[in-house]
Amino acid sequence: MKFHEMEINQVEKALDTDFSSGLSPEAVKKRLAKHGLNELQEGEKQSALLLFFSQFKDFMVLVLLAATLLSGLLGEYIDAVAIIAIVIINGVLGFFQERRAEKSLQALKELSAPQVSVLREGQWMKIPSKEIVAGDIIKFTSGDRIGADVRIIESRSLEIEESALTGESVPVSKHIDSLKTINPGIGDMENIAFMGTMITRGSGVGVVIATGMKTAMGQIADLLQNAQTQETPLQRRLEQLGKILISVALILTVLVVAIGVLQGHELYMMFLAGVSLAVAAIPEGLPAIVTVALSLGVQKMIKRNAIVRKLPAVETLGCASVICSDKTGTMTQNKMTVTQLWSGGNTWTVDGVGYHPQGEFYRENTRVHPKDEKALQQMLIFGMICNNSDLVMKDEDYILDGDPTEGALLVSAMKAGFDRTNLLDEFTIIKEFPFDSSRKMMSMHVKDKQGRNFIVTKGAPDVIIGKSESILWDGKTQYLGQHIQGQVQEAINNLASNALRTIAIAFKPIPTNTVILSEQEAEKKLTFIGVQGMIDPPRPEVKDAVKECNDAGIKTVMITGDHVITAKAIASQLGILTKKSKVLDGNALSTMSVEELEEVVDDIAVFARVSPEHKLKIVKALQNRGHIVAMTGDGVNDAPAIKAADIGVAMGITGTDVAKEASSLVLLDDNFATIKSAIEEGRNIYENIRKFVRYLLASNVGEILVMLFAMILALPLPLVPIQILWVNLVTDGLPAMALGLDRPEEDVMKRKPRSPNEGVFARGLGWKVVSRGFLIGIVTLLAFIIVYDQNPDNLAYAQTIAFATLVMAQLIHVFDCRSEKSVLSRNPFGNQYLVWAVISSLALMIAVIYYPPFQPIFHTLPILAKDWLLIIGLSSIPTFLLAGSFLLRKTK
Ligand SMILES: Nc1ncnc2c1ncn2[C@@H]1O[C@H](COP(=O)(O)OP(=O)(O)OP(=O)(O)O)[C@@H](O)[C@H]1O
Ligand SMILES: [Ca+2]
Repeated sequence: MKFHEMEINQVEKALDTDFSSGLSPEAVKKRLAKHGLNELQEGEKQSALLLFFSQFKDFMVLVLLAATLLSGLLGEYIDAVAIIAIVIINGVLGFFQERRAEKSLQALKELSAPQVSVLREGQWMKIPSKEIVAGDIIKFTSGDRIGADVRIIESRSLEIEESALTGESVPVSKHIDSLKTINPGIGDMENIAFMGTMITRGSGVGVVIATGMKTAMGQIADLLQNAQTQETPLQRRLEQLGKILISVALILTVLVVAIGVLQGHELYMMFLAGVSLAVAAIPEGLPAIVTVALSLGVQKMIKRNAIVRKLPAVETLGCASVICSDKTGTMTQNKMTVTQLWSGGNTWTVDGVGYHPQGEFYRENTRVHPKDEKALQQMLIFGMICNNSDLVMKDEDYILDGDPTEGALLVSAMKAGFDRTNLLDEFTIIKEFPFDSSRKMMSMHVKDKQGRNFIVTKGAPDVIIGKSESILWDGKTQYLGQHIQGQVQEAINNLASNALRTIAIAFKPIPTNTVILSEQEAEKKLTFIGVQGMIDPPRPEVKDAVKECNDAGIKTVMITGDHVITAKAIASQLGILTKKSKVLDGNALSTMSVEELEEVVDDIAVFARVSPEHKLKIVKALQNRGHIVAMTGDGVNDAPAIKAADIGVAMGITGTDVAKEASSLVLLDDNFATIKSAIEEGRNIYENIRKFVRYLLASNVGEILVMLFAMILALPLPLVPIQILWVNLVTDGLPAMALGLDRPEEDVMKRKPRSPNEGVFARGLGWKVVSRGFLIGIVTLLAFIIVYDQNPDNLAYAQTIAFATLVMAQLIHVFDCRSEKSVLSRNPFGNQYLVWAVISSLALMIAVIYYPPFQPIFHTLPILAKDWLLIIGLSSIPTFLLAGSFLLRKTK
């Protein structure tokens, strides 16, 4: 018999498990050993060897190799071999760096891998989805993606969308009964939930019947997603730049060779010149350093509780101009405590802290016994029944398992001495209509001991009041007329203006044995009982984060399902709502078109009483106004907006799998302040990349100019190719890497967000590269000319001096690159990595000049102490010139 044909107790036997306590650790171990981890085999992974060779498929490197081979054919064997050696060493380094970057991305993937609630040894616990085995009992609720194939054993309005398997996007309801159909298709197996499908509504419990490749999903091989590494926009732009540089290099080479040969120079000499130019023009070390800088940045973000799921987001973060954030749990602590209750014209207060179920009730400052207050008692009891949360004792402390809003209602009832287990003895739950953020309420159909049936509803008061036709007032059910409605509204507004979150409780008696099928049927003609108001204190760090964002030109917008007045109160406390900004509520929002919203959206700081569906509209309107939008979310219905936003942000703790999958950033701590930190890191990474692009390219410009000017002046070449290569890959490489680790300038969070269309050379970077490159080229050439003039017979000596001047000029230049302004605006030695990198590069240069075995390879000669005076003098000119001009401009 197949699992779908069995009754659930037969399933329990067949799988040798226990529905009330789950599997034992021993059983899990055995099953894991037998069937393996619950994983789908991934598509082909890039092997290490392939990754190694891919380092050389880089077009830049190919040009280089070809050119060197040719020069080898022309007889310069040492050169050819040395250049190839450098290229290989670079390839090996690139390989290890990329491997590390890949590993850290892999670790990221694991950090954001789905978790499953599983019952083992009588305890519910969260474990990674890959550790579940057949026979495990797992539970799932709306928004989860199912981690294995399971036979359903409990269903509360469970609906599952199976399009990943069947292509059908209409959700299917699931139940626990055995199926009689013979060979049903996947879409008809109404008591099985399949791996990879998604819960759109309700919740349930199931027992795992298949894992890994044995699941229905595992059998459809072509659906398996291959992890794709994505390039960021900047990486793409740099790649294009690389191609342009190569073309320029090739054209220059051809020109130089052609002109030279026409003028009667030796073909070999001209060819050497051409190769030198090509080597000089190409920033060989750049791509690897960019990759490393990005992966280091991603790691820094993890340390600050932000997980980047899509690499391009690292850059986009720095462009964000609006953050749209949920309120509850993201800006507030999501630790709710009922403090005020209202019913039939009476207001009570309750004291006590957190989830500790101890506290007293007061009416107008006099202590009362809740069991003497009929309406209060009614409201507390129903709040406890229409509730799915649990309060569990752990180490002398009360821990909430479930939704904090419901937890607060449990606690308020417990303070009055009610007990959930006793109540559930008195009231049997017949059917549940679960909460959703669009309806903003939930209901239960219950039956009491005497056989009377009720609908018990709780939800947003302003919504419930519209569904009520009567109200409990002075112990009697009265018609809910205009006048009383006004009084109720006033009471709700009163609670809300104290920043309290409000939940109304209502009910209605129904005839015995009626079957209520839909929530529309259940949630009408209700009798309003009262309202419970709960505090949810703001997270202390949010206020500062909002301010920092504001200074950084980033607007914070609160989007909440909560009451307009509650939202206003909290938004003002946090500095989100100011005198200039406005509040818009969900009703107004739903009647507006995106175009109409666009007109006003820039003025709005708070969207209240919105449904998740509205979020997409908000994102679109903001984007049409030219904003780069970060949007947070946690539920299934938030996914479209998260996907549409420039930076989709999902909650790590309360977020559903679906929301996480749609997101590009996951907040491990659900905290608004973490978004700010991620933006800060994002800006910093981008600035650091700009720093070393500036640094490396100035070197290339300098090198090209030295060679070109020398050719124009009919001088011999001041640098040989291997020296240039050594500079580009080694002595420039280390400091460039250190720039990638640089701390941000003080004002990164004081600048306006950058435009996402900004090119590599924006904000004066192009000018900085060219002007500095020009100066470096000139001083290098000067050093060469001065020494070559003194003894024209010793070309290698003059070349060594030029080489040292170039390296020194760059090692001084690197300190300028730490700041967008001037070398003087920051402590030049503030970056330790950089200091060590510069020292290492100096040592390497000295080794190349003075260590005899290196001399023939690098065409160097040991130079004298007095030569260093010339070298240092000349190589520091550019920094002095630029710092001087900066000071001049400043004093003007
Ligand atoms: N479990 C629940 N049962 C009944 N009503 C609820 C429940 N949770 C919330 N509500 C009501 O529905 C309203 C909307 O809740 P929703 O979860 O959509 O947004 P929120 O949590 O208030 O705000 P945010 O969007 O900032 O997280 C709440 O203000 C509350 O009145
Ligand atoms: Ca919410």
